[in-house]
Amino acid sequence: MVDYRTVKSVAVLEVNNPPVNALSYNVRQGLQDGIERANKDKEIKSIIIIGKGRTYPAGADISEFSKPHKGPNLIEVGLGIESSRKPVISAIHGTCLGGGLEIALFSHYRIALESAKVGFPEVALGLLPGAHGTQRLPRVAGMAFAMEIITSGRHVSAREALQHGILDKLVKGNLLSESLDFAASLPFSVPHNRRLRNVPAKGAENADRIFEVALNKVKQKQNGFIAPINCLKAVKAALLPYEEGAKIERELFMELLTSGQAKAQQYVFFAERAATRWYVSNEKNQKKCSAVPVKTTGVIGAGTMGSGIVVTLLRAGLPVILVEQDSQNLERGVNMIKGILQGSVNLKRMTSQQMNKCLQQLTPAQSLDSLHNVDLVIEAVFENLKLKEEIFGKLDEICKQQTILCSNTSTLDIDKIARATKRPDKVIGTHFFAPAFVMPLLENVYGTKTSGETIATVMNLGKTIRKIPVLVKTCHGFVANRMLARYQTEASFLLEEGCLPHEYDQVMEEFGFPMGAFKVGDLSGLDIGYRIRQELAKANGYTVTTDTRYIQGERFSSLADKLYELGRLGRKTGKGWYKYDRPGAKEAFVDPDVTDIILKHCKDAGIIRRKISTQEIVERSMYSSINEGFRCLEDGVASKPEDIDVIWLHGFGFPRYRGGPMYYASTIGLAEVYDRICYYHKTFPESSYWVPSDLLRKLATSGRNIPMSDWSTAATVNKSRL
Ligand SMILES: CC/C=C\CC(=O)SCCNC(=O)CCNC(=O)[C@H](O)C(C)(C)COP(=O)(O)OP(=O)(O)OC[C@H]1O[C@@H](n2cnc3c(N)ncnc32)[C@H](O)[C@@H]1OP(=O)(O)O
Repeated sequence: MVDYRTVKSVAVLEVNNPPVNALSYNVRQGLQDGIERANKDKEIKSIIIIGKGRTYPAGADISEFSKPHKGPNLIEVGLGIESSRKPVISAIHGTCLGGGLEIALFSHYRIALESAKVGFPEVALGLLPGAHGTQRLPRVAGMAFAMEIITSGRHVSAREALQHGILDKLVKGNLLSESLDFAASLPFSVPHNRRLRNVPAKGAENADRIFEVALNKVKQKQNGFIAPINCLKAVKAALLPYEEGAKIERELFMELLTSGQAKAQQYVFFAERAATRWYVSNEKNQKKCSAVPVKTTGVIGAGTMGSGIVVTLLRAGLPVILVEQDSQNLERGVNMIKGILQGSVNLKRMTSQQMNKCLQQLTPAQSLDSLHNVDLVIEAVFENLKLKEEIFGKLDEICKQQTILCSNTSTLDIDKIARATKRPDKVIGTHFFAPAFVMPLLENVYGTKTSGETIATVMNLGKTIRKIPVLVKTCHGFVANRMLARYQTEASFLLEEGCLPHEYDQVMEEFGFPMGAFKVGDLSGLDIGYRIRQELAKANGYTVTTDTRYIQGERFSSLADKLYELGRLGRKTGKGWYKYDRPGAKEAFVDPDVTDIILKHCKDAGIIRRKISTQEIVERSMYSSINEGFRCLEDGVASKPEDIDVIWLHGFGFPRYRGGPMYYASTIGLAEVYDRICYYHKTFPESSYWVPSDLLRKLATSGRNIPMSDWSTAATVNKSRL
């Protein structure tokens, strides 16, 4: 894991632990042994630590955090490096992160390729840099920079790291030979100030103010997370004598390590990577199927969704033909695209040149015929099956044989859309989340006949356009909206039973969602839900009015429709579940008119309102969704719980520190979740979604704590084997 070799009077310790040279037990042991050996060897004058392959160590081995500790810890290894009598140089390329950067900061010198990046991403894992990183970074880069880097976890370019004193030298070309030359230029002994423990933290004079500013920022941007706060406290402790600061860092680190948040965030790290791996059958899976290249694209529909998708494709360097029949709508769409890109320029996320390059790749058009030669088309028109079938039928005629046809439908059956073509193997759902140029999730939806090649292509496209692609099977609403429907329905029933919109939203925001369901409703527009309900009614042969209380025997709340009919469409009309200063304003205010509407609605329906506890709000919102999540696993619509969690994290802003709804259920305990679902089923028999999922029942009553990795297989085995 660490290869030891000598080049003249230099010992080279090369870390060899692919893919990212994580600091696993064997690596730590190898580094410790290598430093000792080099110090004992009279011929050796200096030591270089370098990574083999793509990177310098990118941090501790995250998979070891949940296992019993083995071998020297990172601090012991680091202290061994620092106390080495012979100069130690870290030679950095790739991503020098977390424990990797700590090893570099224990080293006496740091030299890097210009393309390298450094950073402390521990905060994303619910941790802090616990091998003295919080004590050492402020000593080279100052309190303010250290606080910013450690709480944001951002990767810093080598050039910026050099400016802040984290690196001593940037080099081009061959890193090892440059490092050997650098080593040859050093004195034989280690100067006092090259051991960072001997150097005071920079910026001590303003530390209190820097801390307060950073704390306020963290509370605003990372509300609910414990790690960033402990990160700040640990950095502040760097003002104390080294040993005292390190002791405080240890205490704060241990507090995080054993917290539920860190475990959840580490689960998310692996879940996000697992979600990009897909398996449908022995023939259709990631290992066997290859993507076809996508060099040209088309988008149909220049509304908000279509325009957002266009921006996403353009930003990834893909040329796009945007088709919209109506010239005014087309012009509006193109202006929206320009506006979004200009916004990115204003926020310094891209340069004007990059924006112009994107716009050069955009071809507005009014006819589907212009799509005859593109590799992939994404349809993003109004959610209407007939319309989509018509478009796909035409595309099938117009587009070249190899073109992949994608629909951005959020609910409709992909098989039905595919049947409108003679190429069902090339039809797939690519469900973006609004706003499409911001939300990271891409829910890819395969139909019965979708080929493995088509799946591989859109999963690959997801990565190309910097989204997190998750694959699910077609059904009404797929995974995201099928589960969300439960969540939203329960929210509307809770309003009827006793909550007000702001009371509900406050509870769910305290749970960790960035916005409660009613604020989200106002943001998306109440007309969207209204139209979906009307379409569903039409498709299923019933009618919905503001007096409807039951649909086909199921409880229904018409409150949202009442607001719609009053012209309260949300933010865009300045009135929805809340009121706003003006149409389009963001700040929501409680509206007594809405309270009156709700109270009248309840009175007319003979509903006696009651006080609803926080626990009930959270349970009914989350457990109804979780029950549906287990049904998705049971039906094979979702292939693993991680996929569901990633969908909620990146599609709906589920709090990362709770892992996702399925992980959250595992932390509560499936037996407890199942019991409560049974209770709500008994209490609300007129909502059939409270019938407990068979899979959940099996798992919860098995008498064993079945790990999440076995939940999907449990869906197909009988209870006696659980
Ligand atoms: C006392 C405590 C001391 C220290 C604390 C720490 O050091 S915590 C760890 C800090 N480091 C990180 O958080 C880095 C995590 N990794 C990344 O951000 C990315 O992997 C990286 C290095 C930027 C590379 O990204 P890329 O997109 O190229 O690869 P990918 O993320 O798909 O990773 C490839 C496979 O490597 C696995 N992996 C990555 N980092 C680690 C790690 N630190 N520990 C264990 N495993 C790691 C990752 O899961 C991928 O595996 P695969 O099986 O292929 O999905």
